Amino acid sequence: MEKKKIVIALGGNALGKDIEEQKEAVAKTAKVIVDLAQEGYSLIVTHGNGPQVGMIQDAMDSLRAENKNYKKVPLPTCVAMSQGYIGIDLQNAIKYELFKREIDGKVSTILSQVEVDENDEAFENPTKPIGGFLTKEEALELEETGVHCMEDAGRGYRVVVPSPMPKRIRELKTIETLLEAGHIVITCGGGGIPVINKGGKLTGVNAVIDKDNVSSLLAAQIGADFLVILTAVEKVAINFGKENQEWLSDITVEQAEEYIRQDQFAKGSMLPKIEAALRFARSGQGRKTLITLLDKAADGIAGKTGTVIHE
Ligand SMILES: Nc1ncnc2c1ncn2[C@@H]1O[C@H](COP(=O)(O)OP(=O)(O)O)[C@@H](O)[C@H]1O
Ligand SMILES: NC(=O)OP(=O)(O)O
Repeated sequence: MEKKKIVIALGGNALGKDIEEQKEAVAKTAKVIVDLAQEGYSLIVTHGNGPQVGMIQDAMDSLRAENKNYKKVPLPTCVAMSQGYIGIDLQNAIKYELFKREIDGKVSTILSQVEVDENDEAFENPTKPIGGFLTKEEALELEETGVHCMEDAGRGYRVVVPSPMPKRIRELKTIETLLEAGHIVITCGGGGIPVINKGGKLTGVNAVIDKDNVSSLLAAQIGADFLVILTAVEKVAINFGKENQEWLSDITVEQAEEYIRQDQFAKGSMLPKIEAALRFARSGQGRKTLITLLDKAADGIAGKTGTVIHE
C-alpha cells in the first residue's frame, strides 16, 4: 500500500530565535519528524524564515555600511541563504535521530525556487514581517529611509516586505523523485526563493513568500493526504485572547470562511494559515489541514488535539 503523504510546515518555534537556539530546537523537531516517519508516513518538511532572513539581510547591510566594496545582497539571495543554513541544521538533526534509532533513513534538503506573478498586487503592498521586533520609534525611523514597517499581531513592529502568492514550485519533480526513493525531503524553506520567469530565465525578486501558502501549494501538487502546520498554539481560537475565547477542534471550510468574515484570525499570523488550509481543502477530496504545536503533532494526526480544517 502507498504510504500516506504529509507536508509538515514548521513555524518559528520549531527553529528557535538564533543560530544557537536553532541547534537545540531542531534536535527536538527531528524527534517529532522521525516519530512520524516511524509511523509509516512519507514526509515533506517546509519551514519559515521570517526572523532569519531579516537577520541575514541586516548582517549583509551592516557589512556593506562598513565596506563600500561589498555589493547589496538581494533579498531572494538572503532567502536562498536561509534555506541553506536552516535546511542543513534540520537535515543533520534528522539524520542523527535516525542514526540513534538505528534506522537506515535518507534525508535531503532541496533548495527551491518558486515562481510568482510579477504583477502580483503584493509588490505594491508589503505585508510579510521579517527580522526581529522593533519599537514604534525604531520603526518610524526606518520608515523615513524607505523601509516599510508594520505592527505584527500585537507583538511589536517589524520590517515588512512583499509576499506574493506562490504559483509554481520549480523543483517539484525532484521532490517527487526523492519522496518515491524514500527520502524525508526538506524543501520550500522560507516559502521558496521567489522568482519570476522571463522566457525561461528565472530571476529573483524582492519578496518573501509565506511558507504556509507554499506548503499548501506543495501539498496540493504532491497529492498529500494531510497538511500539518506546526506553530505556537495547540489550537486555533475564535475571540482569541479575549475573555470569551473558544478553542476550535474541527472546522469546515464554510465555518472557516465565516470566521474570516468576522475577522477572527490575525493578519500576518493565523489568517495565512487558515487561508492556506482552505486552498488545500479545495484542491481535492478529503484533504485536511491540522494546526497545532510541534509537541502535539502525532496526537493531532491521531485526531486527539489541534484544529482540523476540512471540506
Ligand atoms: N484566532 C487565533 N487563534 C490562535 N492563534 C492566533 C489567532 N490569531 C492570531 N493568533 C496568533 O498566531 C500565532 C501563530 O502565527 P505565527 O507566530 O506567525 O506563526 P509561525 O509559527 O508560523 O511563526 C499564534 O502564536 C497566536 O499568537
Ligand atoms: N517565509 C515565511 O513564511 O516565514 P515565517 O513563517 O517565519 O514568517
